[in-house]
Amino acid sequence: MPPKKSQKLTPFNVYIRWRPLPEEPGATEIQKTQKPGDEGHLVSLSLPDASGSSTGRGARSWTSAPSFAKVFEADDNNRSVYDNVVSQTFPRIMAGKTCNFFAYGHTGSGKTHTIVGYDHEDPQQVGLCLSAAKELFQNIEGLNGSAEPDQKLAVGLRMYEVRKKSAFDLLNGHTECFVREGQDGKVHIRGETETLEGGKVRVKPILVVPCWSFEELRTVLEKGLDLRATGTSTVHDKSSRTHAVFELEIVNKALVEARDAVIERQAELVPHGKFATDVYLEENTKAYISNPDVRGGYMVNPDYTINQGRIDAAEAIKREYEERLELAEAKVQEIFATSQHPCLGGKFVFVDLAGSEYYDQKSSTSAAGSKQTAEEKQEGRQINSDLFALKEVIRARSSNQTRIPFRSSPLTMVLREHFLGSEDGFSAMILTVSPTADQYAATMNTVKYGNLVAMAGGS
Ligand SMILES: Nc1ncnc2c1ncn2[C@@H]1O[C@H](COP(=O)(O)OP(=O)(O)OP(=O)(O)O)[C@@H](O)[C@H]1O
Repeated sequence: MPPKKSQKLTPFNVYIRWRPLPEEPGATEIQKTQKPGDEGHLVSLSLPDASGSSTGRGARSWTSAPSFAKVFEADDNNRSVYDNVVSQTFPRIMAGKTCNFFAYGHTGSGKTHTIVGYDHEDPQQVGLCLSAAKELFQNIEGLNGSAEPDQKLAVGLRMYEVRKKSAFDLLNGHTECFVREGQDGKVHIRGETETLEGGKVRVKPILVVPCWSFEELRTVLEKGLDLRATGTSTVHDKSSRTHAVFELEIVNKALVEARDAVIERQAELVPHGKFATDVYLEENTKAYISNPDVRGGYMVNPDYTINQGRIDAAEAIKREYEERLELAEAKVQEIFATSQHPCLGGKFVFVDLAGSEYYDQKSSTSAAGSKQTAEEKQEGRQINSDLFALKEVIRARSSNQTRIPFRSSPLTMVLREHFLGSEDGFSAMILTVSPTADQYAATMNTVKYGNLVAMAGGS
């Protein structure tokens, strides 16, 4: 069903999705109502007291601001969520923009069901990420008809989990990668340093797997998903403690090769950069000698003259390799500038955020309770600070602040390029919530966070 005309589309929309009541004996439902308004939908939640009274002393209730773009009920399937939330963003993707979609909710509330789905055969139940991939392939197949082989479009898939301060590459054996800001001001997610022949040093970024058909992408994605679950008996507990990121980018062979060349040129530069620094330090170490009687404790060595020629020669070689890297980077830019398809680089980013049970807006401790181990508590604090940072980034962007606090957490650092790429794009958060009475606190926690995000996002 296409979205209704009245549905608003602001730069950051927040949706609510109720999951069905689990078929457990004795499961009771909270009372919930929603009211559409000009500014958005408001929701009211209430939990009657033990006597069943909604007004008694033990009863609880809360009403949100009119901040939600739409509320999906338990009988709305994944197709309906896709049609209303994701499909409308295709013109932006096909114009080369980035659109971000976050799912946030308590463990078991339906985040993974929404983002990837558990039934990949049923078009009504397949998750948003695979539905988007399918529609992407339908769009690019038409454009590929007469294109030159290296201009043919494909979908590049990257998927990784962010846990504490690291990212784990789901398309590369769950390799641990580090999230760092480079000298170029960009955020890089790279694995361990590999030393290659000739002293070359390579740090591989998170893998992008170019897929040339929907079936290929689905197979690659499913293999990656298997890694998410490996080695844990309590998959839900574990998956709830990570943020899983799925990126689908429109690429072509020329772009993939040009980006690989940048990695290769970076690897070549490392030993020459190191050699130039070593030569400079060596010459300067010889040129000064220790003397405790002079100010600063060092004086010029009268027996040594700095070999400036040696320093300059090492610097010249380093500069040569820097220029090779600059050329490789310029090639990537040129591919975008000369592409016959403006959709090149268009990107969907789907994020299955860590469980809302970890977020406690009032304290720096986790809301998941005292049963946690010390490690889990530490993870909980990190998740809490990630989610707080995400809200602050959304707030800063929507109020056009010049300084956006991306550096506040590893999650916002990895999302930086996507947020920056989504100028003229679109971002949305889907709050997945359970109607069961014993999940009332968790549901409230999720909806309150989403309410803050919606208000911060200006929707
Ligand atoms: N809207 C829904 N419709 C039908 N089934 C749902 C829905 N939401 C969740 N479920 C079912 O509930 C179960 C738990 O959902 P899911 O694994 O998506 O939760 P989650 O929020 O990702 O949990 P975790 O954070 O622990 O990974 C799954 O079996 C899923 O199919």
